Amino acid sequence: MAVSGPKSDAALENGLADHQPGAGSPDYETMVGEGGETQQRLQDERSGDALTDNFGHRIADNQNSLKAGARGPTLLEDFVLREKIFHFDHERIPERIVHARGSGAHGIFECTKAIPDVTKASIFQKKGASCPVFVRFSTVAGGAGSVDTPRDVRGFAVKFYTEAGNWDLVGNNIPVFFIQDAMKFPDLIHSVKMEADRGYPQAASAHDTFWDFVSLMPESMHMIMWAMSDRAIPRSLRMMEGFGVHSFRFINQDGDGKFVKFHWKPVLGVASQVWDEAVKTAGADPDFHRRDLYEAIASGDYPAWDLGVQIFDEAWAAEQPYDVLDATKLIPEEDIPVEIIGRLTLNRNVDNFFAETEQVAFLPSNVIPGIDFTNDPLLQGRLFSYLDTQKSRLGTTNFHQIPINAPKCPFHNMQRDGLMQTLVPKGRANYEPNSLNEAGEDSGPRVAPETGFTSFSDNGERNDPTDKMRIRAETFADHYSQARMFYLSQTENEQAHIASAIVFELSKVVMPHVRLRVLSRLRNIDEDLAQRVADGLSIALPEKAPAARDLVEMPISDALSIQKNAKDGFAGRKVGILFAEGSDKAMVEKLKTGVEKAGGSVFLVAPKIGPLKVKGGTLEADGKLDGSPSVLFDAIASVLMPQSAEILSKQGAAVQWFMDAYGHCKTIAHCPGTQIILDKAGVEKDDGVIPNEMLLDKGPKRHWAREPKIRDLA
Ligand code: HEM
Repeated sequence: MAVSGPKSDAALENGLADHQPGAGSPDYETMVGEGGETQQRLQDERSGDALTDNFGHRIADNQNSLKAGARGPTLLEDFVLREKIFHFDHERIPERIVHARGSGAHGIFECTKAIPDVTKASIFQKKGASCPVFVRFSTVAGGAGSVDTPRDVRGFAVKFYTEAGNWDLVGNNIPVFFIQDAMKFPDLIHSVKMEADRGYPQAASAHDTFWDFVSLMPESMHMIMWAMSDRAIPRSLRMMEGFGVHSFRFINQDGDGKFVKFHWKPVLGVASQVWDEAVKTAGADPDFHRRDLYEAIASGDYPAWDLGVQIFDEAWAAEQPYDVLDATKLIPEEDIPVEIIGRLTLNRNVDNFFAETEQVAFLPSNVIPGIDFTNDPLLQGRLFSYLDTQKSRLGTTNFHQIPINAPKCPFHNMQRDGLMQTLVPKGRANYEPNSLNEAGEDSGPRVAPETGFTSFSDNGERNDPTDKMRIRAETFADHYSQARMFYLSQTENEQAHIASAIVFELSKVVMPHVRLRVLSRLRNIDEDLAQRVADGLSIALPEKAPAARDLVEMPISDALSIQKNAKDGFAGRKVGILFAEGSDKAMVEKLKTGVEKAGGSVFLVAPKIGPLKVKGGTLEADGKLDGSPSVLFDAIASVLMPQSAEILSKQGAAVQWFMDAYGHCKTIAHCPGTQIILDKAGVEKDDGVIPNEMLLDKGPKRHWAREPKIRDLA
């Protein structure tokens, strides 16, 4: 027999299931040892779940190492201690070179519209067809222990376990990328990660080397517009779009190819934080996004995205003022509408973060028949990089056998051995061709020319594969038209956020010539934007940078703005309600029930965490005021008696609670008693500062009209 892959879980098939930690909760008694240490011992050693070492030997004492006398030296023969420390010493593996910090979840993908005319991919043949998926969201620049809310691109990687093998759609929450050719990826990442000599800043693009590099790379200007926009500070992983970025290829039964761009559209809509809020959230809850995702799934509020596709052919592509093989360009939805063909629902948290989220290995080269690559030179480089890096990170070419990476369909081949081989291939057929069957032996698997993967031939299209050259196609040379389209498609408020973000980042850049070079590039995108940034830094505008191509004025695309497409309503939103001693319990409960009925969640905040006496009984908070700042909520409400409000008005945490919510343009619902704190916090009446009774009508939306009054945006 050749190697036979696990149907579901390799560990289970190898009989490890009975030895999984946490298999049962045994009855135990708690005792105190000689040295006062806690000893938890099985009550019934014959039937209980006994603690063992990794080779199955039962352990009698998990508190004390073996010593020569009670106060004597520890003995080398203590194999229990040695194994435990040895395993611990080697628990860490290299973190991902990029996208090190991530959060994952299991789910299901269902085809909602069959498209057999354009692709033979098995998952798109029948409406209702489904397959399990694993998704990992990530930040790019920070290390695994960094925070969730820096200004950064977010990874959006989906592994579909289809019946035709794994398909990995390894995308981002931004539809374009910084560079056009894989040759530049190591330089890009070196420049954005912490600087080589000093080891900082962590998880931040606001520093010299990043801006030095991108300002020398005019092709990155479109992506810079996105990275400086609110897209790079998402409110929640559940409220981000996802994009495959590259043009891929769909192939149908007849072998005809069409281009395809993949989109994920969140059912909750797209929403972002404001910069000051994101910075404060990093301190208040470094796991803000991870926790939000985990809690939503744990409570049955399953996040969902629609899978959309833009399908087009070579003739259409040839007419566009940009090259569809250029990953710094998007295709406006107004030109090729996004057609929805499926739904992804995340419905199960991981059981073990390391085994699943950390060990999952995505490979853009994992495609199934019906889906193929294009000549996008960035994609082509990625096809090599991910397979290569997994060997370095997971340590073995057998990383595909780790349960989270193994396909759920059978896999058979003649590959053998290697570090950590956990399968036990039988027989002699580890080569092909062979005729072992003629001697009555199993001769192993053979190729399937009809249903097997065949690559689409690009011949006859706009490239000439016969000439080898290191060259960037002329059709990649327009670096500014789409950057301008993106900027002009934003609302006034969103444009101000972009300008302010660039001012902030450049204020952290200490090399003056880099700031000037960025400004000279911005002039090619929009003169007004360049002037705003120059004014924000108080420097004179330099000359415009030369551009390789004349600008093509592209129509505004409303689909590119978050604010123009914002979803109102409470679904997926969290409301913080502040109460204190003496508060009206009925009012708190009315607000809570109303928000929950409307699909939102509520977090009760009070100065103390234990039960407080309130009008109508007692009430317990979910969080203490100084540990639950308002950045953690989408809207706030307060139910306070004047006496409590007066006491709180003298406390920084309470005043800051309202000041931040106001500054972050959130809805503030309050009772008359709260007025004294609102005055202290400088909260002025406006459309979003309302009596508690209006909270359900107004909802948790942001009140952007407030922003120019409270913040000096660039
Ligand atoms: C030539 C360009 C690129 C190269 C060489 C590259 C390389 C890498 C590498 C080495 C990793 C770490 C993988 C691991 O250790 O598991 C990674 C992760 C990732 N990359 Fe790229 N990348 C490139 C461009 C892109 C682009 C354009 C996108 C988006 C379309 C992207 C999305 C991701 C995502 C989402 C992850 C995280 C996967 C996970 O969650 O485990 N990368 N990339």
